[in-house]
Amino acid sequence: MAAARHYDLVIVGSGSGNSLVDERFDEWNVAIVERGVGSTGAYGGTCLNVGCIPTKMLAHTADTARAPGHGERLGLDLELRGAPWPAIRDRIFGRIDPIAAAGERYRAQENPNVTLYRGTARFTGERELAVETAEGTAALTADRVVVAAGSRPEAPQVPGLDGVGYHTSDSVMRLAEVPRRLIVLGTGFVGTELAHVFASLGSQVTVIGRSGLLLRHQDGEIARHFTELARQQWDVRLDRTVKEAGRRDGVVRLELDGPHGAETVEAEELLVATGRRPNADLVGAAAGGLALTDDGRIAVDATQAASVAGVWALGDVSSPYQLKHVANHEARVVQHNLLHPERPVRTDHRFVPHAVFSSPQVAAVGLTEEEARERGLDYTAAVHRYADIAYGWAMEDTTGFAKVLADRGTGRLLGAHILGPEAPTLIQPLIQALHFGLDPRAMARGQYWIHPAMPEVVENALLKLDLP
Ligand SMILES: Cc1cc2nc3c(=O)[nH]c(=O)nc-3n(C[C@H](O)[C@H](O)[C@H](O)COP(=O)(O)OP(=O)(O)OC[C@H]3O[C@@H](n4cnc5c(N)ncnc54)[C@H](O)[C@@H]3O)c2cc1C
Ligand SMILES: NC(=O)c1ccc[n+]([C@@H]2O[C@H](COP(=O)([O-])OP(=O)(O)OC[C@H]3O[C@@H](n4cnc5c(N)ncnc54)[C@H](O)[C@@H]3O)[C@@H](O)[C@H]2O)c1
Repeated sequence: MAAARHYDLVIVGSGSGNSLVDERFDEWNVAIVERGVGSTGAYGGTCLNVGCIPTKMLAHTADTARAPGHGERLGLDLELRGAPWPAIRDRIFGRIDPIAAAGERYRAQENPNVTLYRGTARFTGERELAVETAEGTAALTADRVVVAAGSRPEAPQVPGLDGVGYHTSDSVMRLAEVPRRLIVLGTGFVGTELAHVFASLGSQVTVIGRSGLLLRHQDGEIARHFTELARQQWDVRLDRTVKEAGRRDGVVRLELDGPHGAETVEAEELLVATGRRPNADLVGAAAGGLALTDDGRIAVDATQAASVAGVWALGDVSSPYQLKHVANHEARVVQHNLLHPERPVRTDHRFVPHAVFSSPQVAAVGLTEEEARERGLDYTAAVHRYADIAYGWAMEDTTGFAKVLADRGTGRLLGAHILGPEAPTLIQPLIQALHFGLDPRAMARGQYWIHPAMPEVVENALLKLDLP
């Protein structure tokens, strides 16, 4: 290995880590290390290449493919005449791949103060790294290191699983064709979003879960309604344990055990969506002297500083949230703290919202009713259905609702949960209310709500809160 090259700053990971370096770092000597994500080894991290962006481009396509099914209740006679997968896939990656390539080119060729290493970085000591590249191993030392190494899909230990050629979110969106049948193992964000995508574009989808509910970490009322609606679209098998996996004659078989005893499910393809593991191990965090949390993340304080001076971590490698808006927020905190170490700022994780772009859509912020109860809070909850607002009549929606929770003592909102069309958009005023401490009564009555628009479902839920 050649002598170590020294940098002012080394960044491991080009997802949210890529956004750190702007013109304020022009005088810094910076290295960015990226090993590549997905089957193309792309630059730019998970969200752009194999995460948020392609899944949402697919989810919107899937929503549109399902529109004819909704037409009947509006008196329309619609038909989906085709969903040519190669064209859909290539439209999406035809847009994403050039963005990733341009991002890489920009860092590699247009930033004179930045050196891009394409390879896997591993700590060899405090602020010391070895990078395995195609050209050999490079040794780097730095005054400061930012670990923004993300997470990767993790599959369960099931006999035979490794031999079946299963997919994860890293590969399934680039399949050559939509499989006739698809098994989705896992009932969280990835499983429910991609079940919606493939079911809407022509696959017969079987979803398998360990527990009794899909999206079981959501508010109980949301998870129960979502599960009921999912059963109308997919073959949903819950409370199941996968005993064994195999592939014969091009067909994947999973042997399950569940409430009805042993059963076998079959499909041409299997998507494993059972969670993501932080890449702290891959980056050799322990060799770098970095303390880890019990669940394997790099431990950081409220300023995103890790346990070794001069090392910061952000995003999925250190965050319990595994969400892009959280990674981006943490990146802005790290960026400030690199530039202004004398007056560090802290990350705000008080009200982290999330949304699931499945069928139906789900969005939430703050406490679930179960969490409010567990904390012994004196709370009040109110639900308003889309069916009971004018725009809900326009859509003939029969299943969507907004639920809000507030503390009776303080009058403050505790949480909000929406299931139904445009839930990720409708939740935004409630995120704002939580962040800025808006009184729900003032929020409901102190402003205009456009009539007859969908946010009236939020207005009416707020008005129903039983507050003094
Ligand atoms: C299918 C899917 C859909 C998603 N949808 C959403 C969504 O709708 N909304 C949302 O908020 N979040 C979503 N997420 C989560 C979101 O993508 C992540 O939270 C976010 O991308 C994390 O950003 P990051 O910068 O921490 O990590 P990443 O973007 O993963 O970046 C880490 C980078 O580090 C590189 N790397 C790792 N180890 C090393 C190493 N040792 N050496 C060199 N390079 C290394 C990786 O190759 C990667 O490019 C989704 C995730 C998935 C999988
Ligand atoms: N819209 C979004 O914001 C979005 C979309 C996709 C992913 N993400 C992020 O990516 C993360 C990873 O997504 P994910 O769906 O892989 O994880 P997840 O944690 O949401 O869901 C994993 C599911 O797999 C199940 N599971 C775990 N081990 C299992 C086993 N051995 N057998 C059967 N089931 C098992 C879990 O019970 C859970 O239902 C999410 O936590 C989320 O933060 C976000």
